[in-house]
Formats: sequence, C-alpha cells, structure tokens
Amino acid sequence: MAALTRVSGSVGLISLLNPPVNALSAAVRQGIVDTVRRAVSDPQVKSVVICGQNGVFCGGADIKEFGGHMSGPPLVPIFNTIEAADKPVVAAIEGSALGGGLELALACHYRITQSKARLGLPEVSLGLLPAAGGTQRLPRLIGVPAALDLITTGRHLTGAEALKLGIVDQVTDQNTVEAAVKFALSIVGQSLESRRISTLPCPCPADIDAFFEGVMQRVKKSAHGAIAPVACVQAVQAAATLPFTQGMQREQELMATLFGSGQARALQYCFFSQRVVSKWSSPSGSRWDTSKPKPVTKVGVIGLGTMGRGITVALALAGLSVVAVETQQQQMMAAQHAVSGMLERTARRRGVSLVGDQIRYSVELEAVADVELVIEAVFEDMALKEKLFKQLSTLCKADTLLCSNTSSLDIDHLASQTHSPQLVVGMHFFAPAHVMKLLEVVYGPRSAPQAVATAMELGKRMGKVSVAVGNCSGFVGNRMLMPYVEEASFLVEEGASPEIVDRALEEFGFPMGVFRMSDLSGLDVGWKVRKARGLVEPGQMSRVRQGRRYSPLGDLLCEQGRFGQKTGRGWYLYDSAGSREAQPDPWLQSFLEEYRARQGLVSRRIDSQEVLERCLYALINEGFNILQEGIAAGPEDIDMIYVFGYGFPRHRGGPMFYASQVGLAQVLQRLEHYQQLHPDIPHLRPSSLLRRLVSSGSPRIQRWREIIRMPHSSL
Ligand SMILES: CC/C=C\CC(=O)SCCNC(=O)CCNC(=O)[C@H](O)C(C)(C)COP(=O)(O)OP(=O)(O)OC[C@H]1O[C@@H](n2cnc3c(N)ncnc32)[C@H](O)[C@@H]1OP(=O)(O)O
Repeated sequence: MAALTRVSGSVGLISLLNPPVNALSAAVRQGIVDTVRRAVSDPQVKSVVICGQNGVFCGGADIKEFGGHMSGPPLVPIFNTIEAADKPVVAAIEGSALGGGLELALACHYRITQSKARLGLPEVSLGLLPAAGGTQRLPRLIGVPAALDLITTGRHLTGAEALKLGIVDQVTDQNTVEAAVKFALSIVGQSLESRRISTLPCPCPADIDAFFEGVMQRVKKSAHGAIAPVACVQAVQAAATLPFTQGMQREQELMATLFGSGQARALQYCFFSQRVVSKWSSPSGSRWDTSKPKPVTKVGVIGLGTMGRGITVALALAGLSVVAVETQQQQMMAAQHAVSGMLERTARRRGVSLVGDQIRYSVELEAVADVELVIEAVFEDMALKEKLFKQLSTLCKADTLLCSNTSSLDIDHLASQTHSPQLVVGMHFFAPAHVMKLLEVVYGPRSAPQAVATAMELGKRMGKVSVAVGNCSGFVGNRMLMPYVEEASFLVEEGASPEIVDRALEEFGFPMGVFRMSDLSGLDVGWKVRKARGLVEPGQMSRVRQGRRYSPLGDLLCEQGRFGQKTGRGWYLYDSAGSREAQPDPWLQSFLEEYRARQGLVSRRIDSQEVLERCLYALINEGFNILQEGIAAGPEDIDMIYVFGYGFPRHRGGPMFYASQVGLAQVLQRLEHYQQLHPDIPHLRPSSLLRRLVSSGSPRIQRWREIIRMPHSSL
C-alpha cells in the first residue's frame, strides 16, 4: 500500500497506493512505516519525497475504519518518526491533502504543492479533531488565530492560499513530484533543526486567556450544540500553552471523547450519505450509473423574483450561459440590478473574478428558444405554470429539458401540458438559491432517465447536494415539514408559547425554531398555500377542517396583517419592519389566552421533551411514509434533504438517523402515546413501515433499504 523507489540517484520516492484518495488505511500506515524505515536506513538515499498515486496526495484517515475495530500502526508515532528523520523529507502534494493527509505533510520537513490542490483539516466536519498532531503542529507553523480558523471550520484551502499562510514552502503548476524531487536534491545536507515543526515555539496573541475566552464564546454560539468545534479550540489552546508532548496528550484525550460520541457517528454517516444520494435510482429502474446526462451550456430562467434571481446567480457562478426572462421591462431591470449586486458580493467573498457577462436578460419568452434547459421560477400558481409549460413546449427545441422550481405542485401534471412529458422534471431550489446547498430533483413516472441525470449533474455543477425524489405534494422536504409545523401550532394552542417551542428546537440544534423561521420567511407564504388547499375560512376559528384537526392561528395572525419580520409583527414583535431581533409579544400572549378561552382549551404546561417529541416524531413519521411510498429511495436521501435544506443539525445526522439513534421502538411507542391523546391528528398515527422495522428488530439504518424493498403484507 506504499511503494519505495529510488529516483534521480539519491531520492527515495515513497508513493501511497490506495485509490481513489489514498486514505490512510491500516495497510497504508504499515506501508509508510516500512518504506520510511527502508529509506532512512538506505545509505544511497540522501533525501525522501512522499507523494500519492494517481494525482492525489492523501484524503486522510480511512473513515470506513472508524466504525469498527482499529488495527495497524497508529499515525502519531509514524509522523513523529518522519519528523525526527535525519534525512530531509519533502511532501509532494497533488489533488488533496486533507485531515491525516495534511498532518502527514506537516510531519515532513518541507511541503511543495500544486497550486490547485486542496489542503485542510476537515475532521471537525466528521465530529473529530486533527488528532495526529494537527492541532499541535499547525498553530506552531502559522500561528494560533489562522490555525484556529482552519481547524474549527474544517475549510479547504487551495495550494496558493496555503502558500500565503505559510503552510507550504513552494507552489508549482508543473509536475509536482518532479518539482519535489528536484527540491529534495537541492537541500541534501542542510540542517533540519528549524524544519521540525514540533520543536518550534507557538506564535500566540498577546492576552492569550482573553483571546481564547472570546474564541470559545464565538465557536460555542455558532456550533449549535456540536461538541467537536469546542474540542478543537481546547486542543489548540493546549498547543498555545503547553509543551508539544503535553499538548499531544491533551489532543489524544479530547479525541477519545469525540471518537466515541454519537455526534461523530452522525457526522460520519452524513459524509457517506452525501455520496450515497449522488448514486440515485428511481422505482422505474433508472440509475445514476446507467443514465448519461445531456451536456448543458445554456440555461433559461423564467421569472426573476427571489428564487429566479438566486438560480440565475448560481448558474452564472457555475460558468453557464443564462437567458433570464421577466415579463415587464421594469421588473427585468430591477432583477438585473439585484443579480449584478449578488454576483459582485459572492465573487468578492469567494475571491474570484466577477462573472455576469454570460447572462442575457429579456422580456420575450422566445429568448429561451435555443437553450438546452429551462428552469421555470414563476409564482406558485398552477394555472400560470400550465400556460407557461404549454408555451415552452412549443417554442423551445424538441429536446430541451423543461424544469420547474415549484416547491410542491404536481410535476406530472405540468409534464402533461407539454409535447414531451419525458423531458420534464422538478428542480426545487431553496432560498437563497445561490447559497443553499440543497436541490431536490423531482421525477415523475414519465421522466426520462436522461432528464433526471441531467438535472442531477447540473445541480452538482452548481455546487449543490442534489437529491432525486418522487413526485407528491411537497415532495420530500415540504411534505415532512407540514406535520412538524402543524404540531408546533397545536402545542401553542394547548399552552406553549412560540418562545417555548423555539427554545426547545434551538437547543436541539436547529439554527431557528419553527416560529422564528416562519416570521423570517413570512407567514403569508403558508397562508397562500393553505388558501389554495381550501383550508382557510376567513374570520373562522373552527379547529377541524377537511375532517382533521386544524389550527387557524397562523391564518388569524395573517388577517391582522402580521406577516412576520417584514411587517414588524408575527409570532414575535420586532423593533421595526425588517428588523431581525425577535421579542416576545405581550399582544400575542393576550390573543392566545383569549383564543384558548373561546375554544374552551385549558392551557397546560408543555416542556421541551414534549415539544421535541411531537414536532420531531411527527416529521420522522412522515419520513417513514415517504420511504414506504418510494418517494425517497432511502433514509440517506431524507437526511441529506433535512441537513442541507432545513437546518436539521448535522451532528444529529438528519431526522431518520436521529430516529435510529433514539431507537425505533421508542419513537413508535411515543407516537402511539400521542396518538391516543390526539386521535384527531392523522400525522401522529405511526407509519406501517416504522412498525415493520420495529418488528424486524430495529435494524441498523444501512439495512432499511433492503427491508423497504422486501415484499410485505400491507396489514
Ligand atoms: C487520528 C485521526 C487522524 C486523522 C483523522 C482524519 O484524517 S479524518 C479524515 C479527514 N479527511 C476528510 O475528511 C476528507 C474526506 N474526503 C473528501 O473530502 C473527498 O473525498 C476528497 C478527498 C476531497 C475527494 O473528493 P472527490 O469528489 O474527488 O471524491 P469523493 O468525495 O466522491 O470520494 C471518492 C470515494 O472515496 C471515498 N473517500 C473519500 N475520502 C475518504 C476517506 N478519508 N476515507 C475513506 N473513504 C474516503 C468516498 O467515500 C468515495 O467513495 P465511494 O464509495 O466512491 O462513494
């Protein structure tokens, strides 16, 4: 798993051999031990270069090994041996040097990198910390603030950025291994004293205690309950305050705590789930590996409201040509101005040059006649969309893909308006579309595999996590959201306040609770949807509609003009329209008291456990229904939708993984309990798939797909 050859007479070239990313599996670690020993003891070898096979240096520790019994030599002594070698060792970094891969490079005496290579310590995103000396060597090399930034965020740097920070010694656009070999030849015989990072003092800010106190406060606030970022700060603090050996001990202790935690398991599940969802399949048998995407260079976007603007920006940033269409000149000009501003800000933040000249604006629908793919982003109005799809089907090229950004409408119905229903899919983006990572790609029974593959591929090019899902009202994300939001309203009817509900959900790890989120996105959005479904009865307070329990609270607030942040009042009170500082509203409290009195509801004390169980288990239960119906191919699809689109805390793995950790039997038992108390709430009725999984012994989540596919009685 690692090979040693002698090149240019005296350079020992060690190549890591573990495709695709040369992860540091037990065999690779053993290979490094053996090859380093041979290189160091060979008198003909005067210097050493370590590289990775196939243009990738090393993707870090083998994450697959984390779940089982770890065997083979540990990394820390291997890296210490490399650093202590009396011959210069040079890391030749191509592709990626991540996690243990970068720690290996930091143990070398010199680092040479390709300019486009990706370097970083992303362990925090796996619920871990860089525990092969990364938290102790990096601050010594580049100083505490810069190291903290990289270690607590896990962000990747390019080779060029790494040079600026002082992580690498040289960047090359030529053959990196050849450059490293040449460099290794040039440094033979030079002192290595100053090149052993573990021996360097750690450059620290002046008032170190105050500095770490401030950092810890910031990190805790943005971690939303994740423990790894906090442990990363503690480990770097050890580098700043302790000698190297003691710092390493502290690093190991902190790692041991993280390693066994449920959070690390959840985050590692997310890592693999993100890759699982890219390998999509549909019940019709089409699959990612048998469906070839169509090449797309030019995309039309119809409707330049908030969503259309964000989609236009995301497409332009991905290097595609865009034809952006609005109906009126004035709206088009306003959109053009807004898009330019968004592009400018994003380009500045990402440090890339400005793009924008590949966007053409028009008020004529015919402008999209020659594009390969259209994304419709007009108002959520079926009649309007029907008309548009009919027009597009006539004016676009025969093989143009027609996609809708609808968040809940029937894709199949839209497809039936066109001459080629097989070329219609949903591309459901999340606001702001140029920022949010999630894309739901919605296929109908008639969607061609190539149409799905093309939308998935386009999403990938736009940097999205694309998840293929079946067609149903609300698809996966919004369909599951409905019971979650409804439960929150029922709890408020029964005695909770919006603050109690939101606090419980925020302590669980959501960046915002239901009501703060509703105020942010606008209460009128859900009101419109409920009106379209015939649920709204103006001025009425009845709590049963369409044969099931209904909370009219949201409608009543809208009738008062309380639309949330934009009107300065919603579930909370704001200083002014548009302000973000939510305050509890005494008016709302009296309104709720009066409402409960008129409904004959006796307010009771509701604790955070009930909030979590009722909101989350209702959401999870709908997830099981979705799995059972084949709308989502597996629990990973649902979890990635919730993590990337709905702020579900990543360190909990997503709703379905969370359910598996709580225990399916427990989830079932609590749903049964609440269903008995609230027989008029259908979404608390346990899904038959949940029952089936429990009666199959609650298998590991990785086995659910298999059980879902097994033929079963519907009784
Ligand atoms: C004592 C502890 C010391 C150190 C701790 C660590 O090092 S933890 C690991 C830290 N490293 C990472 O987090 C890097 C993870 N990998 C990536 O970010 C990307 O895979 C990478 C390297 C940038 C390559 O991206 P690319 O898009 O080219 O490929 P993809 O992500 O699809 O990966 C290809 C397949 O390789 C598998 N894989 C990647 N990294 C690892 C890894 N570190 N361990 C095990 N397996 C890894 C990945 O799952 C893909 O597998 P597949 O079966 O094809 O889906």
